[in-house]
Amino acid sequence: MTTQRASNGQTNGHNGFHSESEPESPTTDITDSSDTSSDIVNGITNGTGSLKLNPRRKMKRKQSSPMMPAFMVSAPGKVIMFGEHAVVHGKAAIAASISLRSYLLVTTLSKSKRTVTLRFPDIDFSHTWNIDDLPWSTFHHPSKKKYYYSLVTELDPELVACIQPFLADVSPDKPAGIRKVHQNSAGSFLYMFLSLGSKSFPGCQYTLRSTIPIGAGLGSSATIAVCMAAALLTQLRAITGPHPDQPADEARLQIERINRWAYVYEMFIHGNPSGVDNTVSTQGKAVVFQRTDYDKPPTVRPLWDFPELPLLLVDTRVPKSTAHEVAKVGKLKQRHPKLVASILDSVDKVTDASAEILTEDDFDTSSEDCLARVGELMTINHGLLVSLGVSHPRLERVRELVDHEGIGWTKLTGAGGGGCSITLLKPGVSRSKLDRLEEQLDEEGFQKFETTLGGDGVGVLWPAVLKNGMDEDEEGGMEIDLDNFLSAEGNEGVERLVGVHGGKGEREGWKFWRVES
Ligand SMILES: Nc1ncnc2c1ncn2[C@@H]1O[C@H](COP(=O)(O)OP(=O)(O)O)[C@@H](O)[C@H]1O
Ligand SMILES: C[C@@](O)(CCOP(=O)(O)O)CC(=O)O
Repeated sequence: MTTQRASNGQTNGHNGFHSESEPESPTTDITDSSDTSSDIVNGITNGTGSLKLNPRRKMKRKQSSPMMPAFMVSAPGKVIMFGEHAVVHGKAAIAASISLRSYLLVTTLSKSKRTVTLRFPDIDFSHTWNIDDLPWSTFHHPSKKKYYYSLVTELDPELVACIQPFLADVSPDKPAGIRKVHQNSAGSFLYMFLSLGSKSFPGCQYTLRSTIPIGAGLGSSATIAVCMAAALLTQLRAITGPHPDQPADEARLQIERINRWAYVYEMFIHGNPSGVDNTVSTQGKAVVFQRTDYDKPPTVRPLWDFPELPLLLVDTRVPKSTAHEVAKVGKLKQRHPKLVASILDSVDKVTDASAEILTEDDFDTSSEDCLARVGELMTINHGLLVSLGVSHPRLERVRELVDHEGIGWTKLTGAGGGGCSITLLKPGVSRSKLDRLEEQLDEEGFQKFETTLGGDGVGVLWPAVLKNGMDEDEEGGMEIDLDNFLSAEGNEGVERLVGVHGGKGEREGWKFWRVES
């Protein structure tokens, strides 16, 4: 496995992230994961089973830290405006965050409970492991050990193999396809938990709910990856969380750490992700993303002033697999290397041209000419994706309906093969035309999503208490506990209970890293 450290303190021209100068080994005790220390807790050696009290150890014993309060993290989904698939092959892509988000509640158990639980009710998955039984010594062997600042660019097959026994009793009664998804979720979590955590990690539960349609091209898996990475790094105190007057460099460093580990989680789910999804989900807003060398960090150019484009987001409700679509393009490239390379080059040119237009100082979202120039590029990008074989008849049907009404420009977004399309709406389209289109989409079983682009990236609610401008605020706000989080009804219930916007502007409580400058 390759571990790279960025060169000292240099800023990496394009990406807006600070190349970090990291310690050779962690300087804080939080990631000191040598299992020996935890084997001698309270002067009891665990090797012989005999109880020996060692007075020196006893005197040096650290004060036990107070239990962490429950806290939450949240990360946004994304749309890829230009460059999906090409981005896996080293070309640039433009992606923007959307207002649909995932929410993760982290609750710490009492000290005697040595278990870790994943609870993903959206996919009907829950599993608990004994922390002490997990293969810590393999993950923490000096030849394998990774730290919170490591850049991990591939999964270690030996480490992947050593967690397999811990996936064997995951969802044994579910149908094979569902079981596979559950095992994948469990595996990606365990890989990150074992890489970052230690045997002395506190028992805890991770409960996730999301308002993002699953597997629809809106980056749902990346939001989970980002939430998990942010939660674990917060528990380890490897990041402090956003705070007022935080220097932008510090915020960038923390965001970078989250993004690096989210990528590891994504690798487990997808095999060969470009990293664009987790990057835009971590950082928010919009980015031009490119990864030319998989052993190095990508270049990420933030587009802070990404225009508020009038977009219609339509879910075909055809499930797809990102891994499958990516593999399909890979195979096509193998069979027709020159031809596919030239299609990917064309996608790259389209992405370049659109980045130029979208960042023009006088780009005006109410100008038909501005929108048409972007829209035409979307149409071209879609055509190129069709030629790569990743569209689907239902995606083509959305395009047909939109084209028939003549109200905008449509392309698939994400991996394709189903999932979602985006339509850039022409300015001044009549309400009646829009209504007709929406009725037709509804009649044919498509789902329309209202979303805004370019919102905040990963955020933290610490502790899990929100102020809503309601009566309970006088007593310090409303505490989000496991029961009310689990019983919130549907997307609306989740948004109302814990949403970063709560329907009435930003709520008091959620904090976001501010990396702009
Ligand atoms: N709400 C959720 N709860 C639990 N796991 C989820 C959820 N949403 C997505 N996932 C995980 O992400 C996978 C879908 O990822 P992917 O195919 O990349 O779709 P997308 O295009 O939405 O990112 C699911 O199979 C599951 O492992
Ligand atoms: C096809 C691809 O470019 C985007 C996939 O997006 P999604 O998983 O469909 O949300 C793959 C990638 O960038 O890793």
